[in-house]
Amino acid sequence: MGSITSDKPDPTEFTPHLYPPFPSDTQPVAHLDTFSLAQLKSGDLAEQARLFETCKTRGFFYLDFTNTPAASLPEEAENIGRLSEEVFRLPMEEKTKYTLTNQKPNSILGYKVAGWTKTDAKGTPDTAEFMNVGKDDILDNPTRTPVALPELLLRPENRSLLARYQTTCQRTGLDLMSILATQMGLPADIFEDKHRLHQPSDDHVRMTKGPPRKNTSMPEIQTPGHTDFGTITILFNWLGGLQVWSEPSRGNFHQMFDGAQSGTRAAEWLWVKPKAGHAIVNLGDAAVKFSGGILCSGRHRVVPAPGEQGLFPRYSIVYFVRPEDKTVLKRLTGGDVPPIEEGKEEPELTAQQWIIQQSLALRDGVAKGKVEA
Ligand SMILES: O=C(O)CCC(=O)C(=O)O
Ligand SMILES: [Fe+2]
Repeated sequence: MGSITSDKPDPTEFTPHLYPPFPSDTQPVAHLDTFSLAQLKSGDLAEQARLFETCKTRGFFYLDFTNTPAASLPEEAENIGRLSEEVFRLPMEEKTKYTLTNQKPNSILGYKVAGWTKTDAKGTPDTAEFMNVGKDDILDNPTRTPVALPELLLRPENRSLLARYQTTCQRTGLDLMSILATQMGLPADIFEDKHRLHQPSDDHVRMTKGPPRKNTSMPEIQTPGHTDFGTITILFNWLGGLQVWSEPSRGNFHQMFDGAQSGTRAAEWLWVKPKAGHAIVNLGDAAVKFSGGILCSGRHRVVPAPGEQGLFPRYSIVYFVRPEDKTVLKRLTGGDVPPIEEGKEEPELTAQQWIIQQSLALRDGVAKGKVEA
């Protein structure tokens, strides 16, 4: 039904104010630390050290943006959530005009139909739809290879919402990386020239939608287990369904399957409870590589939300801060970053090559990628 003042359909699915709470009997739940961006940026050394500890041991945390230039991000994420409902409601013929692989060779930008990704060796398809909206297209960066976007996203009010959101998330991600750089004894600005806003990169806002739970026993996999490919990710979700692997990853990038063991017998999937007004922030593979494994990335996956929450379709809005396409992904020199062992060599892959390799491996459910960490 249209409203009187706008031709937008009323939202019917993305309704965070109507969701039941995360069920209190759902176990096991991950304990994630919470940080205030304002406190971190005020130069509170104890908080900065606590952030570093979290990023060395788990690589996932909640972030509060109150009293910072990013204070409106939670509200803007909801606005993008509403917009994503409209995007996913477009007819399939329209959405598939923007299919990722049709856009530019091996691109992960554009529309991903549910089922494109294989979640296990048997080829079980994933159930989530994505619309990956590249920063370079929204910000009209001159050096990009253009990727077409639905007209809906190019309307001035939507485009400026996305541009504001992308710019703020990218800046916030780099502010956090600057704190981590200092903690590692590196110059505070060491990540800046590898992540320039107006240089081509695979940074994007991902709109995701997964269907309600169909059965209570076996979870349908919305997004299979993975580590994010880039530097740092800022995620908003409103329903449970995100799970983190209890053991963080420090370079074991070729374990792609759900439930794949990374060493310890007791490792398991832990539910991540959404926290109102907070983002969930996690480090990705590039942060692990730049830091020579000091920082870790959390392996995670998405299944339908638990309990009553599982009756709702699940939306999330993700921003991936990624290195510029041409950046070579290898450990930095200096500070506490351990030098490469004598006689060993690190592969000289650019961020662009790495992301293509990893996303194709994830699509195909390839348990052992060809890339060594
Ligand atoms: O939807 C979520 O909560 C997480 C999504 C995610 O991990 C991803 O898109 O990389
Ligand atoms: Fe992810």
